[in-house]
Amino acid sequence: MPVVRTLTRTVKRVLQSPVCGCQAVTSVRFIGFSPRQVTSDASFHSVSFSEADHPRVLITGGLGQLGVGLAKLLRKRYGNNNVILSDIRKPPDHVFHSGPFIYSDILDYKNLREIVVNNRITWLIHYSALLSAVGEANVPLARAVNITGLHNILDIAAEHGLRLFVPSTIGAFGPTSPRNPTPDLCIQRPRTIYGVSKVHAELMGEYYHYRYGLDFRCLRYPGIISADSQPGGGTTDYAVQIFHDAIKSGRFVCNLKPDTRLPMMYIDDCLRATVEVLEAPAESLTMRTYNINAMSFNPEELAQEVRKHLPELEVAYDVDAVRQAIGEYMVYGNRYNYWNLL
Ligand SMILES: NC(=O)c1ccc[n+]([C@@H]2O[C@H](COP(=O)([O-])OP(=O)(O)OC[C@H]3O[C@@H](n4cnc5c(N)ncnc54)[C@H](O)[C@@H]3O)[C@@H](O)[C@H]2O)c1
Ligand SMILES: C[C@@H](O)[C@H](N)C(=O)O
Repeated sequence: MPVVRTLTRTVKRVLQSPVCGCQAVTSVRFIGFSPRQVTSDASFHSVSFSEADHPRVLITGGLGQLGVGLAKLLRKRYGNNNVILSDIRKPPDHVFHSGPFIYSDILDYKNLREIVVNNRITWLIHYSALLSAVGEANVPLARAVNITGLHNILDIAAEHGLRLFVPSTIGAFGPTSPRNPTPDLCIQRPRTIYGVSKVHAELMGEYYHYRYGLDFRCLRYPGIISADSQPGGGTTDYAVQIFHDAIKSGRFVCNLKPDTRLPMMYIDDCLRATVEVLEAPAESLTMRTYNINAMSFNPEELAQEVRKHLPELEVAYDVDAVRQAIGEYMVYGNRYNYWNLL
């Protein structure tokens, strides 16, 4: 899977986005993307869809960090009206006016079924979830959304013959997962409700594939770094917040220890990998769930990189015990996996 793997390049890409708008950054033409490191706006290889055979896509939990960007990318490929964003929150104006948006609570099976039937949905991208830190803060809700909600999604997808993409996470590994490198198929004993629910999703999707022929596809995302969308309560959120705080106040308080090394990926690469897996011919998939990788770094290294552009940045550490504990598990599972695999 082609991905950008250097921290340096990622920091430049975030700081050059219109939202961050940092002036101190090298001009884009000096960055030197390789031909395979395209942005999310580019039209990359694989299947091309005519007006007649394009998929009809529903994205659940679409107002989170990843959904709006994915919708934008898919709408360019399949047409604006063929990609419906959904969530239980009220969309901001720019999202509401950019394409179809619909209310959908994944805990409401009948509502979900109605949306799928009325809109002739063929592909379902299931982004609704409570992430690792907010999940630990509300285990009953995380269990409901991440497990009961997933059951609704699986049943709807199987019943209506949908292609189903559900992302998993580095949080689906645990302290006993093998490393150096961590294979796609290995011991997974996470100790968070988020991780447990994602292992459950991986296994249920695989089971539905073999039992009912469900076209289930899954990637284990690392922590995702974006400029124009906010993360929703994960352990890797600091790696987004640091950019905003660096630009706004020049001061950042990190809730992880300076040496907490975690696997990360820039959002464009994550979304492109997602589309490539979604569009891959069924016969090319040898498994239902794959790891994807880009780079690993710790807060201290990220701060040093940001300081190359914003030298005045001050970083303090006020460690959050829950996030630190979750981060340690993600580290154990993945410390060596995400380096130099490309
Ligand atoms: N962002 C990352 O770093 C990352 C990394 C690994 C995996 N993932 C996975 O990717 C997916 C998307 O991540 P994200 O960062 O956009 O998440 P997010 O937390 O930013 O957004 C999740 C969305 O789910 C919605 N939601 C909550 N309860 C719902 C319900 N009952 N019905 C419908 N929607 C509901 C929320 O309103 C929210 O908009 C998630 O499944 C997440 O586990 C994300
Ligand atoms: C890693 C990923 O699943 C999410 N960003 C989290 O930290 O919970």
